[in-house]
Amino acid sequence: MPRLMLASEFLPAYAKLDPPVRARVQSVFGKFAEHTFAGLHLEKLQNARDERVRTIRIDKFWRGIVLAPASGDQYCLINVLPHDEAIAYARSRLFSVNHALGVIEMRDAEKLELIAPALRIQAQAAPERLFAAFPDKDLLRLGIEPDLLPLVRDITSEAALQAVERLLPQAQADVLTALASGLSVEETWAEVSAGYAEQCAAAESVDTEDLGAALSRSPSFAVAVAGEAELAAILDQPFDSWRVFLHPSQRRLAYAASYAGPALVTGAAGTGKTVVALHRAVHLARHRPALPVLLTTFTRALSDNLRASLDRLETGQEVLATVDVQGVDQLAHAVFSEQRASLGEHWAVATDADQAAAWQHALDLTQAPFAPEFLADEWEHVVLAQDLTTAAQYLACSRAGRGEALGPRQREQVWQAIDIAAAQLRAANKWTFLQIAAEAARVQAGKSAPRYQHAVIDEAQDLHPAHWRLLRACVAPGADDLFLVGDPHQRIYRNNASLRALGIEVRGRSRRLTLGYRSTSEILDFAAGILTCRQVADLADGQNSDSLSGYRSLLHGRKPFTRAAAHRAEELDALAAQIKTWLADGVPAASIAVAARTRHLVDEAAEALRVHGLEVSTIEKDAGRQPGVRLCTMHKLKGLEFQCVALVAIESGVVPPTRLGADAADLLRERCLLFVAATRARDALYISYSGDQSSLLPTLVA
Ligand SMILES: Nc1ncnc2c1ncn2[C@@H]1O[C@H](COP(=O)(O)OP(=O)(O)OP(=O)(O)O)[C@@H](O)[C@H]1O
Repeated sequence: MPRLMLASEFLPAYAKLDPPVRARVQSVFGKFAEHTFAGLHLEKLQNARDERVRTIRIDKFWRGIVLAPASGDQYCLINVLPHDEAIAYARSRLFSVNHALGVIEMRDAEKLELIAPALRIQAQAAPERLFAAFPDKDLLRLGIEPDLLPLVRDITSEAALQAVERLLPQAQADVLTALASGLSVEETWAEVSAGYAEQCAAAESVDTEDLGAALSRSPSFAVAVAGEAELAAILDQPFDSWRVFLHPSQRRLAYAASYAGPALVTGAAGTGKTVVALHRAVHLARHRPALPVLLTTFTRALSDNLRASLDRLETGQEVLATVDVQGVDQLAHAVFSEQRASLGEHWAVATDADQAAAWQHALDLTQAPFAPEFLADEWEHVVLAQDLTTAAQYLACSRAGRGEALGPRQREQVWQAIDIAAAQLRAANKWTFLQIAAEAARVQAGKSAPRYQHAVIDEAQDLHPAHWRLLRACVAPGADDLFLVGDPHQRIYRNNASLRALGIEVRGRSRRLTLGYRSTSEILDFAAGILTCRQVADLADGQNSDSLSGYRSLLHGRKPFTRAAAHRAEELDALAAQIKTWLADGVPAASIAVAARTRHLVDEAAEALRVHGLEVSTIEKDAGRQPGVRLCTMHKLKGLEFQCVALVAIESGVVPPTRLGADAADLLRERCLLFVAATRARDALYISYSGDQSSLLPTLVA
């Protein structure tokens, strides 16, 4: 039976084509899918590294590259390129079956041969080699192919590894990166082989000459396409290759048969955590659970994005109907309002003005020597976080991480003020979002039946303990109950929750993703520099530190650009000029974001850009739905991504704001915020400031 397969390389190439060429590609390969090859001619190449590679005419300018394994009637579409490039590509590629993992591998044999002498010269002059500690037998056991060993031996540094990584087959690059990041041979095997678990199991009986069989064992490399309709469904959304192709490390997490309890996936910005969460939700929903699957995240706007991505990933209505996508506060609101309705109570959300009035009332009555902001923070991050309901509990509680210590007398005063403010809101039946979450958790915990079978939770690092209590109460403890994804380096609110302290134990079921898919290496290196040497508390227990080790990207582009200005007007003129350049380069306005630390600065930038004749849309005000360049605060950038990002007013006194003082936790949060903002950029990052640059910016090496 002839079989059509589509390689992961193919979609990004197809995405770049003009619509008429795409239509032609679809029609040519549609014939493969339907096994009607009449009139199609697969051409063999002279001097090809691999004689199983063919090319096919798409039109006068474009050619497809097809792998045709000797065995069976099987074709794998590898790429589509302009004529000369296609011929050069086809000639240079070599396919093989990894002897240890059983997966198909492709390498750019020509480029590797070209780079080898340079590596050799570098190695001869270098005092050390990166993999000197590992004997050949270990490297071979891990899947490094014998003919690549000499090249591997000549890699002297992580920078050199980064330079060749893109040219190497994925599994071998994964092995070398794992070893370079400090893992032992055994740990590397455990890490990499787990990603290729199905393949390894089958590999025992594998024939390294049988490319066709290896293709079927390599879902990260190529997928089988059942017919013309399926081909069209994949090609219809060529930019979303994450729908079809996952890195082995992502696939194994998303499609693990079962986790014995809560599972945690961490990874720095852009490593595909949300992608993994979406696939996991679909995987769980496909097993027809008795109750729905909850897919949730920090805000409503982010859950709207999740819904849209889920609709792109899954087409089965039954599966989609099984996944309930809601922001965590929406969920809290739903549980809480159901309960209030059953009691016949009318209630309202406490506005900012209601809350300010309550704090003022409390301070008037108690004359406590505290600012309303301090009391509000103490209420949210100590009292509601620990679910404290009595003065005695508050007097005895831990306030770790809250900065200045409070003596017993001060604690009494604080409790009294909080008690009065809360009573005032209660009397008016007004509730803050966190109170709603805390109450919803209590209500749900008191119910005999869970609300969901499974919960998949994105942006886990920013949820408040009250949210966690609610989520815990919504799903009965057991296999596949909670699947969490998050990044402690992106913790930008004060919600420092230790999952263990909340009764959510992920020990043995916690994994980290390291390969960045969004930003270029240049942007990642810059962003990582913002956090260099800073320890962030991990999610599992809030104690150990999480690290960025191994965080990398295979994409390359321009270095981030920082621009100094004498004053704001000059800075914003330069911003407008930069945006016009991006637009002139063909970047759509909606793929450009401008962000600043405060709403006021965002408004100022928006006004300046309008004066320069640019269309702008403020994410906060009109949800970024209007045409034009997107503008928002740095906080609102969380979870989003854009082709080009400009961060303005990244200067002393603004980032971090002077009011923060020297509190280490506050300053770390500011660094995380800048890290989040910088890592929203896919291709270009532009940073400007007026006066002195922010002390949090890393130095750019020219
Ligand atoms: N396997 C994949 N193939 C292609 N693209 C991918 C893959 N995984 C992730 N991506 C792309 O990388 C980008 C980042 O993915 P995603 O938003 O899931 O990362 P994240 O770790 O949740 O990021 P952040 O923490 O910064 O919000 C997205 O554009 C996504 O489509």
